[in-house]
Amino acid sequence: MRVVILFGTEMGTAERAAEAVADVLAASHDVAVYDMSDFDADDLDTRDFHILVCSTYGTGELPTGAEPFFAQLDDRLPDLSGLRFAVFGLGDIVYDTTFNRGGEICAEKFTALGAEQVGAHARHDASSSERPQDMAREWARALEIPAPTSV
Ligand SMILES: Cc1cc2nc3c(=O)[nH]c(=O)nc-3n(C[C@H](O)[C@H](O)[C@H](O)COP(=O)(O)O)c2cc1C
Repeated sequence: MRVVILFGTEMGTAERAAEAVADVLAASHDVAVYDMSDFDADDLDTRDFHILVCSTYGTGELPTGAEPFFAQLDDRLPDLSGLRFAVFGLGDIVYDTTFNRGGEICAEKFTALGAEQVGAHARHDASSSERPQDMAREWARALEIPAPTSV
């Protein structure tokens, strides 16, 4: 099954985490990594497994790089039934009530369009001593990519 990793970042941390996930999964899958700011919502293919790697900015908002992609989804409201996805979110616990909202917003928007979230929802904390790439690698190793659905 093709794995499409979409990252949303402001300062590049989510991109590094996305590359770490790709490194792990490339051993067993056909993997493609895209910046959400370069990805058109029309290119979502429900046959692919999607991994959304997204940080949080403002007061619990999506990073600037992710906004155009989600604005397209809000405008076009594609039917994502059958699309399965997993989320690796990034944030910082010092933001307390908005901790990791970016990844959660990604999950909420995809789910509202009919997609199904699978696996553990990861929430990296920039205040922790764990490097995002290391956590991302460990998370990817435990992720069970579903078998393709028959069409
Ligand atoms: C101005 C600013 C606002 C932020 N707001 C939040 C927030 O509301 N919630 C949160 O969990 N993290 C927040 N963060 C932390 C970032 O999401 C975190 O540092 C993340 O690792 C950055 O990833 P990136 O480099 O891919 O953008 C904020 C960081 C900055 C600099």
